[in-house]
Amino acid sequence: MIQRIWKQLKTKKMDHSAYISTSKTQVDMITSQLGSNVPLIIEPERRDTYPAIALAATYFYSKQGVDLNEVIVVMPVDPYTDYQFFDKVKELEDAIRQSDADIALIGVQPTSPSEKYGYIIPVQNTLKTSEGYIPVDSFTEKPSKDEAAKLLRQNALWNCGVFSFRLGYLIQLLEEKKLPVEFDELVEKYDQLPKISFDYEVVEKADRVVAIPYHGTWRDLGTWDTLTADIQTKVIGKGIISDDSSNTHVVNELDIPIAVVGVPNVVVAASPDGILVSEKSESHRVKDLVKKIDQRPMFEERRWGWYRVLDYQTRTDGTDILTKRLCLYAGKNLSYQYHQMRSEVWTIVAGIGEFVLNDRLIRVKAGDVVRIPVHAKHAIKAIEELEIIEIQMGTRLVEEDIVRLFMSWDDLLDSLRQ
Ligand SMILES: O=P(O)(O)OC[C@H]1O[C@@H](O)[C@@H](O)[C@@H](O)[C@@H]1O
Repeated sequence: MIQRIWKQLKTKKMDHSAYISTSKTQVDMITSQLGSNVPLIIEPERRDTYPAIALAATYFYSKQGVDLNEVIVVMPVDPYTDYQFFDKVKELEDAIRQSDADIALIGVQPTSPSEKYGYIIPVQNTLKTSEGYIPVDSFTEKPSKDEAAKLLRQNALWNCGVFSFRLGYLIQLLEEKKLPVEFDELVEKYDQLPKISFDYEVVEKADRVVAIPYHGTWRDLGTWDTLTADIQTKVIGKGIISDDSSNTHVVNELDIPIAVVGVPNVVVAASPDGILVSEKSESHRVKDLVKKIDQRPMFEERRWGWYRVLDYQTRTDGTDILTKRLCLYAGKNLSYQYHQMRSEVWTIVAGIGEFVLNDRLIRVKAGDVVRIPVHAKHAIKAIEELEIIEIQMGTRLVEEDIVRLFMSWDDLLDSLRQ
């Protein structure tokens, strides 16, 4: 999804002024998908779109020195659109300047009275101006089918979460709320910001809002229902669906097969992090339901490759044991680091690498086993792609128990020479 959007921005020559705003936990995944040259604005933790956009605004203002009169456009990374959509995005700046509105957004021409989207309701009896925007009266979030049908008769548009505003508008709002407008200060106070969407906190309270109608392809791939509508094959990964399970999809990232018998209109999505079974039209409810689940990540894409947790157990004496499979791509390295609460044993199952333990460098290859005591400094670099089975033992086995000394292999080698 993110690769597709970035490619579209590049084709439309919009990437040179684009930044990706993301939480700390997704940085490695984005770097592995888009490379390390894409500029990121990193939230210290995941909250909601209002805090994230506010933080991005302070970044432009205090770190980049962007003029308060500049127009900023915000868009999510999960819509499925064609290139014309980006032409509309480019028109937002003119819409702000000509209308002098606080916010300009894109309104998608609905194709059905969907209950899944938010609606933008235009001021009645106003025609689109020659500049192409219409004044907005109000918003309605996820109406019932009947309400949605009524809204369509009022020429309502779907709100696709693409907003624009002058930088100064948001900075002034932050000042009015006595929030810091310096990026570093807002990072410090980030955990105090309300977990609220930009729509609720800013757009719906704005005095003057205009929308540019868009008539082309747009689908929100943010729910399983809409995502599977764009997947051609019914089964991805290992699985089988009986003939009478019509309109059912299986997306299976696990190594065991999934069989679905006599259950139409469902999506079964299985990954190392969990298994979802949902009636398709209800799949948007999963976001609220999983908020109650607190589990460590079981699979992560990292800047050096990926890992998957194979087993996690707590012994009766309180020791935790976690087994991971790691893959390091050729040329990549783990940071030079140590752990405070765990020891590790690595069995190299494939590839060749260079391994450093407490400042001593050795070559390692498939079949070798290395032991890393608590507090021992260690790192590894893949000369050829490496696969490692790692067993961690300790009192608290969390990803955060890492003290990183060097990220780059060259810096580590320099320190060994000194
Ligand atoms: O700090 P980076 O380079 O991301 O390395 C992180 C990795 O370090 C290793 O020593 C192990 O503890 C892995 O379980 C961990 O995922």
